[in-house]
Amino acid sequence: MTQIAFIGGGNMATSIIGGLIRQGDTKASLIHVADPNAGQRQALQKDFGVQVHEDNQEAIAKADVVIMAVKPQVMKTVLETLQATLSKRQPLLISIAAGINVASLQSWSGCKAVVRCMPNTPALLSLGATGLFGSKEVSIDQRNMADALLRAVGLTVWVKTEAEIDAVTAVSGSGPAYFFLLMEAMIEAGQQLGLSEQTATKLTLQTALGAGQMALNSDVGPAELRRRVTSPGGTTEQAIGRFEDAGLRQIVATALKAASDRAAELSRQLAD
Ligand SMILES: NC(=O)C1=CN([C@@H]2O[C@H](COP(=O)(O)OP(=O)(O)OC[C@H]3O[C@@H](n4cnc5c(N)ncnc54)[C@H](OP(=O)(O)O)[C@@H]3O)[C@@H](O)[C@H]2O)C=CC1
Ligand SMILES: O=C(O)[C@@H]1CCC=N1
Repeated sequence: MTQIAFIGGGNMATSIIGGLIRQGDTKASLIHVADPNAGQRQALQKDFGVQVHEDNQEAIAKADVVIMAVKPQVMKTVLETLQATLSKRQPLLISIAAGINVASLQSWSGCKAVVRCMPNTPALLSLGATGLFGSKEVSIDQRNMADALLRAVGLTVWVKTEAEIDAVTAVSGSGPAYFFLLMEAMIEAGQQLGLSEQTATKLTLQTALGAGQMALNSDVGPAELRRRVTSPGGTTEQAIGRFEDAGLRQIVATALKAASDRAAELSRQLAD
């Protein structure tokens, strides 16, 4: 039975743990989570029945897989305190941190088999999207193990170069926030047009769900689906025209480039 340790039990770890438990293949008793925050530990234990620890060493004691889910800025310190145990036991180390490269993870932890991945928060509903990249020491079995873990919470995509993980971070890691921002803006605009907040919210969220499902299930791409909504001389054409006039595509490109650059900058700043 594979024992899994999470170091850091915050937002993203909670999403993945929630997805794993919901999916049902991973027993809660095999999941150990370490977090310094007592309230966070209590919530994880109550919601998912996982084993919780204040001490990171305790959490990794028997782990076959260690998932590092702390903020990038504390990763080095946390791994260095665990280095003696990790380098001796050589579990598969999976990091979900933005902008921490495989070489740093290997050097700080002493682990050779390292998977750097970038999930996103819809993992909580098993609707996540994760990009993964592994060190050359990752065995086929370990790769399959990492893939199965993240696949339990959604789609997995392995990328060929580590640099692509920064692009994955910009597209899908941070991506849910962009859609939430658009939802916020549509709800506000709907209210300005006279809808109640409740009605604007219900209509916006259901439309987001419907559009996402249609795009996923359709045999044509988003551009064609958009054209099918856009009647010549109609209402959508007016709205799309304003988006294009305001340079929405360029805004999106600039925003994603800034996210990707920040991931690369974190790698440089936080590397040895
Ligand atoms: N949020 C997201 O959408 C995504 C986040 N990520 C990555 O996931 C990682 C975690 O992000 P997120 O979950 O949002 O952040 P959170 O702050 O919610 O979670 C981090 C957790 O780690 C805890 N922690 C701090 N120090 C230690 C320590 N020494 N040992 C063990 N745990 C510790 C924190 O406790 P305390 O709060 O008390 O400090 C907190 O509960 C980041 O590296 C981020 O780049 C990746 C993809 C998406
Ligand atoms: O904003 C961040 O840095 C993290 C990584 C991707 C999503 N959240």
